[in-house]
Amino acid sequence: MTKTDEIEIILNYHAGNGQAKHACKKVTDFLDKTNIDYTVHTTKKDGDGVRIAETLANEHQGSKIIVIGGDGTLNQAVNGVKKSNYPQTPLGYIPGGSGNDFCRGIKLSIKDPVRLMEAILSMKEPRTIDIGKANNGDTSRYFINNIGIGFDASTVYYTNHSERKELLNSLHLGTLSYFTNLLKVIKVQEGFGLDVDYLNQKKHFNSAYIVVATNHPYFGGGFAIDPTANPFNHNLNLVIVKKITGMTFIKLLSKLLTNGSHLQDKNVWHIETKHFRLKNHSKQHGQMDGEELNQHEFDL
Ligand SMILES: Nc1ncnc2c1ncn2[C@@H]1O[C@H](COP(=O)(O)OP(=O)(O)OP(=O)(O)O)[C@@H](O)[C@H]1O
Repeated sequence: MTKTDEIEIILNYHAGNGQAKHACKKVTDFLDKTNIDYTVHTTKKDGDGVRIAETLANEHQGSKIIVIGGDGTLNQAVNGVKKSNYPQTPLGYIPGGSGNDFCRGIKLSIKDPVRLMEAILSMKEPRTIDIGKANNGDTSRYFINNIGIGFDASTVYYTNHSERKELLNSLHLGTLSYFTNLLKVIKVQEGFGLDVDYLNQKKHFNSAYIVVATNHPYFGGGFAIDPTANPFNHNLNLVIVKKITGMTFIKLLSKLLTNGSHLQDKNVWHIETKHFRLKNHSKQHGQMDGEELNQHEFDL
């Protein structure tokens, strides 16, 4: 770290119900103590993460850009950098969200924000990590974790709109919040028609239920939907679960929660590749990195 380096922090102080704010305070106290210049750019509303990251990448190439927030804030910062004139700009990340699936997925072992800041400052070269890119019509967006249609996206929808989310997050029970809404979605989510194009092949599902394209194993704050996904192997994994009910679903869920053997279940279809196309035939909820994509007939 030379004296000329500056730190530009993108902070979502709402993330993790205050955890990001708390992490940022620890980091800035450390930077003050060590006489390192920094600026904190707080997001004021949804979408600010994109705008701030794009501006910083365009105007502060000599600085280190660090994101403090949850997966949604990191997603926005990545998309901001990708829109900028310098799409290869590295980002530092200090997790402060409620789910934090990305840091779980890349097996980030350091938890303390100050130790993470020290590690970022001492890195000579950035570490390269895969991200996914989803095209829908003429828009495209990058994702760090996963993109889902149907069941998991409905769970994200109900979790975000649940009155108990903030209470459970404040008790550090974000995963429980997701889990209780998951039980609600089991009652309401129907199967839907889905076409998948991959490796010059086509596959049709009459009744798809869970559809997740994932960069690493986790979604929903720690559920390993695909334990074999690897964010360093330059592939994306696709998991499709057919509509199942009652005990068949409970058995599959218990496999997912215990040993990951759900991937071998006859109701689960799974591939790992670089490109695929997904088209659903009735309006379904979508999610990208835990953020709602609203209901659409997606063609991704
Ligand atoms: N000042 C703000 N007021 C309200 N919402 C904001 C503000 N700044 C950012 N946001 C939005 O907060 C949402 C949640 O952010 P984020 O995903 O980082 O936190 P989280 O949901 O607690 O974490 P995780 O996704 O890891 O569970 C994002 O959609 C982001 O756009």
